[in-house]
Amino acid sequence: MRIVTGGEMQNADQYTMDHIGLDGRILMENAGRAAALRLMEDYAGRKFTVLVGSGNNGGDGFVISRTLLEAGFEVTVCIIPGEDRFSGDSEYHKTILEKSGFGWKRYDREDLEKADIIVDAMLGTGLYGEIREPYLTVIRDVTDSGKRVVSIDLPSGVPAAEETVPESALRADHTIILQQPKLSFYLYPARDYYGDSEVLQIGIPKRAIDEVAHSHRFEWTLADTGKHWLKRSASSHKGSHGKVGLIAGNDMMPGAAVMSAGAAVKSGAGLTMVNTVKSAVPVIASRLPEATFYDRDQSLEGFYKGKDAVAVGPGIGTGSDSREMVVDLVDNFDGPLLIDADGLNQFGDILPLVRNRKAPTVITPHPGEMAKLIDSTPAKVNGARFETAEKYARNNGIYVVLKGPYTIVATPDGRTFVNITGNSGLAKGGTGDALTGIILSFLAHYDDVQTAVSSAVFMHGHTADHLLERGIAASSMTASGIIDYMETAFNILDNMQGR
Ligand SMILES: NC(=O)C1=CN([C@@H]2O[C@H](COP(=O)(O)OP(=O)(O)OC[C@H]3O[C@@H](n4cnc5c(N)ncnc54)[C@H](OP(=O)(O)O)[C@@H]3O)[C@@H](O)[C@H]2O)[C@@H](O)CC1
Ligand SMILES: [K+]
Repeated sequence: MRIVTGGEMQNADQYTMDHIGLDGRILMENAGRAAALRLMEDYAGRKFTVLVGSGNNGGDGFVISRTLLEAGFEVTVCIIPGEDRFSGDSEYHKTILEKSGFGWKRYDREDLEKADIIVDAMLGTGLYGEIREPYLTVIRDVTDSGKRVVSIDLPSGVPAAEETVPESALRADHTIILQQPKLSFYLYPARDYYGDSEVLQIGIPKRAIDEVAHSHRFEWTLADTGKHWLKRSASSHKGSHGKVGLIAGNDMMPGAAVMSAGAAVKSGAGLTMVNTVKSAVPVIASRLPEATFYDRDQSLEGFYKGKDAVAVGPGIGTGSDSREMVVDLVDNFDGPLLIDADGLNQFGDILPLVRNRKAPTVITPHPGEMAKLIDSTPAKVNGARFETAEKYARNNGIYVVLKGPYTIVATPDGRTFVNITGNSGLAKGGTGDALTGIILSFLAHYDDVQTAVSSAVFMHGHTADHLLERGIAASSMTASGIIDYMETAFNILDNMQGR
């Protein structure tokens, strides 16, 4: 599913009207009707106060009010600006409401008290600048009322794009997003303002969105993962499922190798060879008899030769030998290369070499590592996650997996895929190592790198979500637990119908 900015959504509305010929008034009817039907379903028998702003978001509010009133609901329709401020499609639907025999009134604080549910149709994608009066006061009143708030399209005052969220924006309990998810949905703190959310279609043709959305951002869903899922055939042998090489662990951090190699084995790699220090081998081998080992003191070429994909980084330490290995791989390994964790130390210095690679390069930084790469701070990276990942991927011709809630996969050709699985149980040591193992295994399986990486990120989060559903507390979730449970979570994809 495409993710859009407010500007792109407005351009898609305009394209639909100008080039497809579907009238904006019909789109508004569709939007208001879809939202009202959802409200009726969720809040049967409840009383509503609908807060109507001066733009088209307010126009949706007029349609919602009329639809609820026609269905017999008790609704107070409150306009926030003066009556003379309505125009265009919104004025049209205000007139339809009136001619249908229903009234509206100027907003009064007491109107909030009458309601069980407040419907926020004040500000949507047309927001610009700081929140101004009278909206500022109304938002404060709504917050103070403690009533349940359902926002239409966006919680009023929350920007659709990757921008700072004003403190005074409205915190919704539920947001009915119209047509396409907006970018801010995938960013914190904006995400917290949306509450529970869903996307309802309002009839804007896909063609209109594809024509105007130049940002090429998408959600990567279960359906996407399922569609590309590679099922093992009965006649396959270990060689046909990919030979992967993993450079991980040292004498102080054998666990990182256990996690990443364990995840590679469990996610289908045919042969997993771990390049590590001799002293770590017994520890790793005792946990993972399926892996084979390669002594780190031997030539690196002997290790990567013949591998379908190689990953480097988890627990290798930040010494000069680590850096030498990364440089050697970047320069000489001719397959997909994943660089993670300690492998990313001083990665910025070798970018000219990276840009010269013919085979794909994938990096998996968390915001702290990303900040180091671009000489910034984690806060700044998180304040511009999309921009940062996309720019770095494009400028350097690599795949950037920027970890965090809603992990972003940015491709060298300017596309972005947002992961929607996972939970706070993943915010722990070891889970990144597990992700590296899954990506590595998928890189060896799939022809398309983006599909491999996005599907791996999806399955990592999907497995953690299954654990949560099975009653494992997020605080008690471990990387080992996730790896152990992968066989069950993966089985669901193996058995998915209709792929
Ligand atoms: N046909 C369509 O296009 C369809 C559109 N749809 C719906 O329309 C929404 C977009 O509508 P939109 O573009 O009219 O903008 P919208 O969010 O209502 O706000 C504009 C108003 O807000 C005001 N305002 C702005 N910033 C402000 C601030 N900081 N503080 C205070 N006020 C501020 C601004 O005021 P002014 O410029 O006069 O100061 C203006 O009056 C979209 O989210 C979806 O819900 C659907 O129905 C489908 C069909
Ligand atoms: K709104």
